[in-house]
Amino acid sequence: MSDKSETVKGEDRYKAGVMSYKKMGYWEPDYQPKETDLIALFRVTPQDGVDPIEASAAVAGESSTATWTVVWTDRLTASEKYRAKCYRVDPVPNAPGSYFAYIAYDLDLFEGGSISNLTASIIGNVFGFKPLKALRLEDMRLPVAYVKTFDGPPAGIIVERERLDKFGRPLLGATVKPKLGLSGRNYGRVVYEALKGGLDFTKDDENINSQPFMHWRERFLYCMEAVNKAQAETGEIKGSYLNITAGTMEEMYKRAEYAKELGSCIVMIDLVIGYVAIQSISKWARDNNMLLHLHRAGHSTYTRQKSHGVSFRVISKWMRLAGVDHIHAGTVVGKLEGDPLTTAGYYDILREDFVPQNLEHGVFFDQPWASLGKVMPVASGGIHAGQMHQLIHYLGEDVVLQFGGGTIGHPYGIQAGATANRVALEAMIFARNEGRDYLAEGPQILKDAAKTCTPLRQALDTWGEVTFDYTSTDTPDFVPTPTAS
Ligand SMILES: O=C(COP(=O)(O)O)[C@H](O)[C@H](O)COP(=O)(O)O
Ligand SMILES: [Mg+2]
Repeated sequence: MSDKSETVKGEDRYKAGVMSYKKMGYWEPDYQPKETDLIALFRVTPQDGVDPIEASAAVAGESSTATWTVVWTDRLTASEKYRAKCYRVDPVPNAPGSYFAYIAYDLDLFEGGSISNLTASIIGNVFGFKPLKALRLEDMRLPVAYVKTFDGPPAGIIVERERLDKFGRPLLGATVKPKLGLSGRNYGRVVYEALKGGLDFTKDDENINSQPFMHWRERFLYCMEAVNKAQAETGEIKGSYLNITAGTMEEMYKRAEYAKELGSCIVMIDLVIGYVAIQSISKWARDNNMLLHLHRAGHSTYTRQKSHGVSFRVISKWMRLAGVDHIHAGTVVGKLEGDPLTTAGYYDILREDFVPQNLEHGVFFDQPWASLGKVMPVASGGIHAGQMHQLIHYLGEDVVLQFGGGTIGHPYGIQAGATANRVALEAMIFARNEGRDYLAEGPQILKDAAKTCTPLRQALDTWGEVTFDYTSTDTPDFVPTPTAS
């Protein structure tokens, strides 16, 4: 696309009145981003007739220093430095009318250690801008200097495994069902059965907080009784993510303190509590040696559609900075959105120390994490034991596999459901470690294991054929080029 700067220089730049964003200096095709710059990649869909470069320059302008008209007060600042610079605009493959705009921001535009400050600029106003039909934040390159202003996960994958004393296999969890309505005592029974049967964790659902049928203290007490009993009986460390999401920070701290007092190793929050609350609780978790689980409740309202919103790969980066130990990141095979390649990109962002550019996974930039802790992705939503080979193939080893319905809906009870999942997992890891092609042989490996494990046979009989085969919405734009035969 056009590669000429149109920036007006000298006195004319500051004449009062409206001037295009390009002319104001927000389009600088010769600009070489500095190592310390933050780079955002937007998918820009301009209104019909709007020049894509002007639209992209407008995004750069309105997400940094500009307003709709020239203001003379720019001259009181180092405005050339503070202006974000759009330096590249490419048409999106196979999407006429949409463009990838690369925008560089100087590090000084952002307060260290604050996702709120970052997002107030980058996604503050621009998504409602009239000349655009739609806008999506696809990816972001965070400079090391910026990454170093955050503490990251309170524990991280390595420390979590050490605390739990569990290595060499994915962790197993279950979301208690039904989501709403159980009394504290019945809730505790579900937790006990699931942990005793072989799971490592149970989990409060996103919408379970403190309702008339079960106040939070009741839930915490019965859950911890169940955790302690299951630990004593199995000799393993167990946990139950106690959801401390509440109406105010004060109340969340109160619930977190009580979880700690009862000896819980983990607490949980929902993404909908907001960035400030997440960062505050992360700090509390770090100070109190508590693991922090994040349910991404609400994210699909803005992450799923390709034309508008914020990609979950960006949310993953923000949450690694903000500091959570677990984050829901998709299952590929389950009931909720999760393209295999796109999901692989999220998992890399959460788990690797250096994430190279990988367009086929939707990852646009190299991202060094400078030894920031790693976040354990959580695969949850419509998964069952019959998919174990696929889950390990797509998601790897550092992941929590969470079967809610796929534990609690077992025809012979919750403990049987948990045992089926644990045996399926161990059989598959054993096959993998023996060097077998466990993806191809997966169904047979499960059938063989089921010969000596009735709960697994019952699980496979019940759900073995259940699949969720739908077209993905959020897919990468760059598909692998077929190799010539
Ligand atoms: O309750 C569940 C899953 O229950 P079940 O295991 O019974 O389907 C979780 O809220 C979803 O997994 C969230 O989705 P995501 O993990 O994609 O954010
Ligand atoms: Mg749920």
